[in-house]
Amino acid sequence: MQWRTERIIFSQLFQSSMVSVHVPSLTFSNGYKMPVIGLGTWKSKPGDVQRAVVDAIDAGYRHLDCAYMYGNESEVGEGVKLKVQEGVVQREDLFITSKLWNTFHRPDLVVSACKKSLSLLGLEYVDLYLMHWPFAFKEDGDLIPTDADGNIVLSDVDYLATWREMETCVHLGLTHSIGLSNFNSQQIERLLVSAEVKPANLQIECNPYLTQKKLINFCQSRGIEVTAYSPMGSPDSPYLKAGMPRLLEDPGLHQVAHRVGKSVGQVVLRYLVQQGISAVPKSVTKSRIQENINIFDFELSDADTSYIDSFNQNLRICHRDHARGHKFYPFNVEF
Ligand SMILES: NC(=O)C1=CN([C@@H]2O[C@H](COP(=O)(O)OP(=O)(O)OC[C@H]3O[C@@H](n4cnc5c(N)ncnc54)[C@H](OP(=O)(O)O)[C@@H]3O)[C@@H](O)[C@H]2O)C=CC1
Ligand SMILES: O=C1CO[C@H](CO)[C@@H](O)[C@@H]1O
Repeated sequence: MQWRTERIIFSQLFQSSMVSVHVPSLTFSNGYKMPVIGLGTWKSKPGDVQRAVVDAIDAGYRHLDCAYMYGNESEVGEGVKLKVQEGVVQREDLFITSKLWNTFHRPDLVVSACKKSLSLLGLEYVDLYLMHWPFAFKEDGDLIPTDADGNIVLSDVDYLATWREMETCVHLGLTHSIGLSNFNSQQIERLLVSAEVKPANLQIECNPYLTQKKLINFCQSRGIEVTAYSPMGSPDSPYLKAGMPRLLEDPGLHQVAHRVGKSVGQVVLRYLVQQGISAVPKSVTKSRIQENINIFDFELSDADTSYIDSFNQNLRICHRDHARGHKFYPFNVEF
């Protein structure tokens, strides 16, 4: 018992000594703050993600990016619970995001979907609840409902009706803030006209191969903070096709990384946060989890930033082509 207590005390001392990194935050228009680096959890196997969350919190992460669709929210919640029980963090130190999946857009399903994620995560509230996509899928069935020919079965629920129930989630105290993911500027503009609670955040695919300058400027001009998903180019994505360029292998990024004495991943993340946006790199590897948050001891020069800007090729990996025919498919317009 004594050994166990000593071991816990030692581990807490060791952990707190590891948290030397100060992570800046973005402030939402409603006053809540989101740390600019968060841990992504898509594709993190349930058996790996609890350890990844523990390693991330030990490394100084206070922001976790989750979604019902990722099928691992209960294991993420286990990791959080462990660190809270150990006294390393308190719930209110953490910024936790979840997302409403496409099969729950029908207004009567939204609040219960949010409560389901809360129950899986073991939380009383999330900090941010995002509408994962603007288009909806057939309700109440598989997360990816398909017909006999293997085509996705879509639903025509309007995201404005869904948003009203996202607002209810705020009023019920289930989430501090609500936001959007994978929406284009026209869809956001349409939503802003009638929204009673404004979207605090837009989460979009963003990295040096898909710089999203116009959409970022659009959001920032309307007081919406932006989060970059797939910042590393999602090298483990099922949607990455043979022949597509691999961001982390880019020779120009290697050149900058070599010159500034950082890894390519760190350069990419620094490039993103220097634009006033946040990023949610996914990793289940302890050394990379640590690496990805240690980006606050160097700066990229304007020349480096412009050089990296020039790598843009509007390369979208997470384009969800199967919904291209939906009236709310977001990627048929420039931004
Ligand atoms: N809103 C949305 O629609 C979407 C949201 N997301 C969110 O964004 C997160 C991140 O995006 P994701 O698509 O997962 O991809 P990322 O761009 O974060 O890439 C993840 C991959 O990069 C590897 N990696 C991480 N850090 C490094 C590093 N420093 N050096 C080398 N390799 C590294 C990881 O390996 P390993 O794990 O083996 O260490 C993993 O294979 C998701 O996990 C999810 O939370 C993602 C897609 C869509
Ligand atoms: O976050 C994401 C990753 O997983 C989902 C399902 O494959 C994507 O659609 C989504 O945008």
